[in-house]
Amino acid sequence: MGETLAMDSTFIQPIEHRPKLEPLDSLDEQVPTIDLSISLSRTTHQLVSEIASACQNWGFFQVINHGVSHELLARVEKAARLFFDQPMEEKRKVKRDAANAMGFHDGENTKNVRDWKEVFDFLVKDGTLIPASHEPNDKELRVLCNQWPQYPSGFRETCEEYARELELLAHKLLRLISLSLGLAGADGLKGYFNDEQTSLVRLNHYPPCPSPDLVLGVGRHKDAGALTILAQDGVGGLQVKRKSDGEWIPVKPIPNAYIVNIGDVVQVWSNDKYESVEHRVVVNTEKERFSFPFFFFPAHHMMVKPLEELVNEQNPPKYREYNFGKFFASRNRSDFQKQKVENIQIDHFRLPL
Ligand SMILES: O=C(O)CCC(=O)C(=O)O
Ligand SMILES: [Fe+2]
Repeated sequence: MGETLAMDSTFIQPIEHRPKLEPLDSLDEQVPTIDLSISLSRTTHQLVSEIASACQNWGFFQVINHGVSHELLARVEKAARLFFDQPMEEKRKVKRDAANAMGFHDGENTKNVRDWKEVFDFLVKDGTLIPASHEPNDKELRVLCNQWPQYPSGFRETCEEYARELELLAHKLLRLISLSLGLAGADGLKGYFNDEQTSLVRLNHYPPCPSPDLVLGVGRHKDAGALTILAQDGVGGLQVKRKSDGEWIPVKPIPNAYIVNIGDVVQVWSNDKYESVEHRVVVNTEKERFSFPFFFFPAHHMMVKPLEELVNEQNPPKYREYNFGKFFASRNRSDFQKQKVENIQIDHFRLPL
């Protein structure tokens, strides 16, 4: 295996956030699995109602028969394995820095504790614009560009093909979620994800860890975008905070399924009908793990607020509007340097009752 992380105190979680590493109880409740195929015996109406209950009860679900090629996913996994298996010196050639947030990175913090992982990020639309800083009055934009490694060969083509396929699945899910919210037009939200969308794909590599009881692969967090669509390998480690009691529930690997979760943008659009749910990743001493999230993010200039169609006198808006690009920029800032404050949350925009 290539050179990876070395344990030190920056990875250590505060006691209250350390994982319990009990064996997985096979009778444990699971996030729902939804079959996206439509047939004579299974109508769109039935599918939409399954989506509605999964979004309300869990904020997470798995999908099968989603239309993404299994062969393509296998190619992405192989490319990721070969890339991360290289010496650090090679990976650093496409290292992310303050000027370019895309590429390889192994120093990400979630809530000020370092994650036990290495990542490779790329944009769905290369050359995406984002605000240069999180400062509200700074109107400057900067261009984010992808950087691609020389090795393994075909890495870039595989990644680009994957992004295109996942974008199609994201639109399919966005339509289903729109219908499940009772929006009049299934395509009403499509315009937020135009050619200026800030969506990105991340390749996550979680190396085996000598102290999985003290660290997390990704600390507890909520995803900032509209939806996240994640492929995980067979190792397992993702845990979701169950809404009913706050218990951490492992998401069982299902070969070729995708895990879908509601992000902060859909929580705000739906005026809290659907919530963005906390999740985290535990690691283990034996096996490295790979996962590939597709983060479906609006264009930087889009303003996010509860949808007009979903608010009325009985259900007044719970949030004031915010700019997606500035939210994104504030979140990303905390990845580069340890912040003394917790990073930005949609609660900052919550209106008093
Ligand atoms: O690796 C996983 O299972 C989840 C990763 C995750 O939550 C994230 O990157 O936002
Ligand atoms: Fe996440």
